Amino acid sequence: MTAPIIELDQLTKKYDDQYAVDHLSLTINKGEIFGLLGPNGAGKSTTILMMLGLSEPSAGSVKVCGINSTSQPLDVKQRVGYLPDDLGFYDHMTGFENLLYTASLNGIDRKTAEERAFHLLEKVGLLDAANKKSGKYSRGMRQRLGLADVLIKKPEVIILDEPTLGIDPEGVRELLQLIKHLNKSEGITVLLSSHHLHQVQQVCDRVGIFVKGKLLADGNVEELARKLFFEDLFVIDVKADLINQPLIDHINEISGVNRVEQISAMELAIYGESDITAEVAKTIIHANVGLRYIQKRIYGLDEIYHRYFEGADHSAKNTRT
Ligand SMILES: Nc1ncnc2c1ncn2[C@@H]1O[C@H](COP(=O)(O)OP(=O)(O)OP(=O)(O)O)[C@@H](O)[C@H]1O
Repeated sequence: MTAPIIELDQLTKKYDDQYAVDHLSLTINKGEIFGLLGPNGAGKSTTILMMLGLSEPSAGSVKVCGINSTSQPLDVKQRVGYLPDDLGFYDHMTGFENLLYTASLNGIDRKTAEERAFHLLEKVGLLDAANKKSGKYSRGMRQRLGLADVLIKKPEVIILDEPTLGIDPEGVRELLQLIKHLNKSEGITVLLSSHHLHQVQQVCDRVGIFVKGKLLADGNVEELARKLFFEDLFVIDVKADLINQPLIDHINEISGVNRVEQISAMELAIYGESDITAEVAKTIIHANVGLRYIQKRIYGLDEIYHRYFEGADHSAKNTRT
């Protein structure tokens, strides 16, 4: 059963006559890792601030854990952990002390705070650095400490704004694995804002593509590909010994094939609305033509993202839902 945990209904933020967030409706379910993906200025941070009750909507509503963020921001704050892109720590204090300080701000008693801080430092791989001053932590270590920091109050939802910014590839991999692990082991819902396509693709169950304050599409990567590339969802690349017109005609007759493009004397690209790989292979073999290579092209988030951003308005109009 899916239960909504973040609910945006026609959420809008207008600065002067410009929409930062434009009538945004979106539901994120409990236990999901949702990626809010968009370029600079798309409205991701403004949306997050409204979810946290730190910015007042011009219109529409936002609920987190069933609570209206605008009218009850403190209740939302208790249940939501927010990691901004650059969380400040007290550099003269150790990682452990910083966590205890956050715990005290959240009204957690000292004994519980110490237990949780140790447990979390272990979880994020910082136990060895627990007594090191946070000012001496690397960027990756600070982000891991940031995760421990948002988790100390046992939130139901964590919101991470560009969590991997400035971290080296190995650190990114570790941080993303950690987020995925926390999501699975603790059942925490994660909202991750990013413009790193590949990273989002690795961890998110669902992604929303956000441009100029509007959500252009949401879904898992396969669903997004289907919405965007519905005419030619499947592309099969073929290399064969003898490509002639009769063979192309045969391939064109296969149900599900939209068109066949001859790339060179031995190469074809076949566009279809269903997975026609097996039928194409059979047809070539039946025609007694040597099949050298056949491969289905998979659309990744990269293609999806660029296709949206190359012509956002055009793509939005052509999107089939
Ligand atoms: N306080 C403000 N006053 C006026 N305009 C603002 C304010 N905050 C944000 N904006 C505008 O709202 C739009 C959305 O900004 P926002 O910071 O939400 O985007 P973003 O997707 O988070 O971008 P980034 O990835 O760069 O953080 C931008 O055009 C920005 O200039």
